[in-house]
Amino acid sequence: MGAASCKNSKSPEQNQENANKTNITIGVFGLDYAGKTSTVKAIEGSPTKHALPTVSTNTSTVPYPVSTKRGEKSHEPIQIIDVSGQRRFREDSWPDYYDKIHGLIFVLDASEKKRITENKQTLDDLLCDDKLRDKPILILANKQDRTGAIDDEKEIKKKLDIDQLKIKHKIEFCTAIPNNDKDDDSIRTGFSWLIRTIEANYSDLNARVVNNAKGSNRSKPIGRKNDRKSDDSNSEDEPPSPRKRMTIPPFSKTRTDVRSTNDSNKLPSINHAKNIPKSSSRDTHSEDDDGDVNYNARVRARPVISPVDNDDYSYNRSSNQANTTKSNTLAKKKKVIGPASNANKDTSYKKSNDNELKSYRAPYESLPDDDPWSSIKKTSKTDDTFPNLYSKSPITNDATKKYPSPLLRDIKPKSSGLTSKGPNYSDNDDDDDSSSKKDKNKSTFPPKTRYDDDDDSYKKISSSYSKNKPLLTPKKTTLGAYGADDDDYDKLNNKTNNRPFGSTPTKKLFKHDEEDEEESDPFKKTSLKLTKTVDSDDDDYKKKTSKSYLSSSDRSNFDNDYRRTTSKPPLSPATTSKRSKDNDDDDDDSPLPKPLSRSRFPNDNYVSTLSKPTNRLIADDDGDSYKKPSSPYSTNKSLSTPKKPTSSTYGADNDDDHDKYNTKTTHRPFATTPTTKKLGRFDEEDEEDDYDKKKTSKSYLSSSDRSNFDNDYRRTTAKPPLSPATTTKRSKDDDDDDSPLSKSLNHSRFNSDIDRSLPPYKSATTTKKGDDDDDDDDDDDYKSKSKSNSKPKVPLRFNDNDDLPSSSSKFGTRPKYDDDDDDNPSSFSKPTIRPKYGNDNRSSSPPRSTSISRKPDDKASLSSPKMNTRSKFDDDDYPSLSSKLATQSPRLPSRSKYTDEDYTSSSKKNSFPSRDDDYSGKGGLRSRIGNDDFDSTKGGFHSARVGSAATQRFRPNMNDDD
Ligand SMILES: Nc1nc2c(ncn2[C@@H]2O[C@H](COP(=O)(O)OP(=O)(O)OP(=O)(O)O)[C@@H](O)[C@H]2O)c(=O)[nH]1
Ligand SMILES: [Mg+2]
Repeated sequence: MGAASCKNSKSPEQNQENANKTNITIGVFGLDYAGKTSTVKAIEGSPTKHALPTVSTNTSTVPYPVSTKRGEKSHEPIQIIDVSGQRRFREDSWPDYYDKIHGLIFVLDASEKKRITENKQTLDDLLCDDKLRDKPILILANKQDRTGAIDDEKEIKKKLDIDQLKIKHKIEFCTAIPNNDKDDDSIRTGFSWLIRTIEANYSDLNARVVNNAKGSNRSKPIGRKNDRKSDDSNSEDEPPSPRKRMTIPPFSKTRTDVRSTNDSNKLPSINHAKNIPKSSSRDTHSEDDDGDVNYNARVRARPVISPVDNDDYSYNRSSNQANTTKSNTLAKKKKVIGPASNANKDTSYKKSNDNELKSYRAPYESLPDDDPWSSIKKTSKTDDTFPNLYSKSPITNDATKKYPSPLLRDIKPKSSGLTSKGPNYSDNDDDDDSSSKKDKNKSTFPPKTRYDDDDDSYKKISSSYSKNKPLLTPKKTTLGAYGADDDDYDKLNNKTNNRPFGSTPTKKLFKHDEEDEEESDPFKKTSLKLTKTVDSDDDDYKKKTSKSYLSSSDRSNFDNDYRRTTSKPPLSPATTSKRSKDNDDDDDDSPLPKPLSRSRFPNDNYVSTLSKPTNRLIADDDGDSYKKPSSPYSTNKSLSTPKKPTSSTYGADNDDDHDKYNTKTTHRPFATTPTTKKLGRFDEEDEEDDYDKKKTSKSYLSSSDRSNFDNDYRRTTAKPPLSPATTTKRSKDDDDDDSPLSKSLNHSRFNSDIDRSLPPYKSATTTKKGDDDDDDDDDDDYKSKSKSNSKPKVPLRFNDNDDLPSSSSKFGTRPKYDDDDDDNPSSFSKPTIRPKYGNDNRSSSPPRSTSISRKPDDKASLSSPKMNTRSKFDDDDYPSLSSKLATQSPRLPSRSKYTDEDYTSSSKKNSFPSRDDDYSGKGGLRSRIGNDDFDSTKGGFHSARVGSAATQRFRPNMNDDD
């Protein structure tokens, strides 16, 4: 902050004022998922388990108690820049902060040994950067609550290759998230050490910061191999060479200055220079010397600031501006939906700039003159400046709240000591403190998987947030995100699943975001519903859906501010499901399932790094995923009703259909649910259509439902009203793979769909078709559509006519097929399934008609019924078609559907013969299609045409065939 403020200040007065202040800026670095944000929260006095992945950076300010030389008490605002640990940010964004910070914190996940090398490399890059040279660094080996976490200082040093590190540093072993079983002072201890160390060298450090602020040089990006430089001070004098590569705008004053300014206003300014000499802090530093006495001496003897380092780097603001533009451009390029750049800017900025102290933040009491640090404890109570902080704390109930601010804890002489006081380095002040922290056993967090979160605490927090609505403020938002997220998620998932996104935001959406709430609510319900309804078998599905859904929404709504701008509809579950998959690009390194959390961020990185405070990226994928789901909704109008989403969800899934197709085996999570809902809805739609609802049976509705809903978004288009036959049973049938007939009918309906979606099949079909095959699916579809519309009545007929001789009598056989159709007199009932498979299309192929004619033999019983069917469908589906069509249409459906085994009985038999004789070519089709029904159909058809008056009455056009 100091840097930023200085940079911005133009008037001498301001400069003077700033000069009198001790504005310290700390950068928090580390790999993604290391716990940086969690650590910052802990420092702020509001630890949380639900930190969300950071996009770009989060900037917060913590009041730190200081005492001036005069004995004045004051709170010094310490700005903490929490950056995203994702690789992209490491490479592109981190360097922008190097010259703005007085010291840094490096957080690593000590439990994730697989990334230790990556940590080492990253740390190495930091330590080697000129801009960070000699800046004190606090290394936090986080996640000590997890089993397997490295808790030995020597080990960690060895692995990080910092045994010989001469830069002033301190290693602390900590648990950043709330730990019910024990208090972890290590973060406070470490932070306190860091601040004191900075203070001890403030003049030099700040000079560097200020000077660097004048001309922004770009450091080598993290992640690109830098040769570790020796600590040799000589290098200081060499100005870093500016890099030409694109940079993300360094954190601009707009973002930070305001805050700092405000903070400084609120907090009494301190003439830090006066404080520096303070023995106490010095003493503290001296402790550090354990390992590196010489180093300290050297540092003191030699100004940290390099004279050359100063200004004039002609690389600068103009370039910064250009960079800014670029970053915006990048943001636009990203798949981010909506005006990412602007949104980013505005929202993120807004949040990040929240100058006001958060209610949850604990105030720091000014310290006694003699020992400000230790005194904190005494004065820890609210300061006038922050009267309400405690009362407002959203996390009041949390055990962690006991310590409103980390610093307060710090007071405890030498708090616990996870900190490693390394021989070399470790500090000093805290040495006393070292209390063994590591009772991992006690830890609340059993060695969960990476993603596991404890929900309990979470809930508390979230709830508190929601009530307090801290989110309104920028920081709040962040917190809110943390807190809120998981709650919903957990509920949905019953806490069972691993939560890659751990921090998942779910709740926020609903609770915090009012805007989103409206949208999300219905979905929320839906999602919940889904989870419940879905078959247990589909656990995966549930997980994906629920999680993804929530997370995505969360992200969209909260984290990604800019994204939110877009009218992104609440994500459909289907969409969300992908989320998990998407993991980010960045995390290649991460051993774990990238879960996720990271995965989200990939794209976002470019989007405004700076602007956004917290962003959780929604992975690009998300955007994509959204699309799919959205379409279905739009078309289906599912959105209007809560359920819709659900149905849409189902529909969206291709798998769904597939499931149906394969039904027999798999559990069909969707089977039940969708149907019902759909029906209802469907009815309404149908009403609009010409169909006579009254007459239409339930089945009809259901079928339609499917066509509209189940069938993926593809069908987005207003699917022509399903042919009655088809529709009839659909609802019931979905599962009924067995019933041959009904299915066949269904085809007619779906053919159109299929054709669209599945071109390949078409070709095959068409090819096979003989002369007769006019039926190209395309045609059929077209026809069918037209028909469906034009001839709505047909279904009615059948419905009414269940008694029809042909169907009833003949269908004696049917019963077999019609499992579901009991209600439906005719086999027609089963409608649906085929459409997707495209196989159906073929069925429509006309050739059969021919075959039929040839083989009237086919079992009369079967044939007749089929005939009926056909007649029905022919008329309905293919009204326009000539006799050919009439014959053909019926068959197709049946085949595609029946392809399988189930109805081996009559249909198959019939089919085989027919193949040999007539349809050799077609037989191929059949075989593919697997529909034996075909033959029978023909026969049936034929006979029907020929003999059954009843049939004909349904099929006026049949004559042509003859
Ligand atoms: N068990 C355990 N989990 C932790 C600890 N610290 C953080 N976490 C969890 O680790 C995950 C990542 O934490 P964050 O604070 O978001 O990590 P980060 O370093 O900020 O990650 P990025 O912002 O993506 O760079 C979250 O789910 C935290 O709840 C810890 O000490 N113990
Ligand atoms: Mg973070």
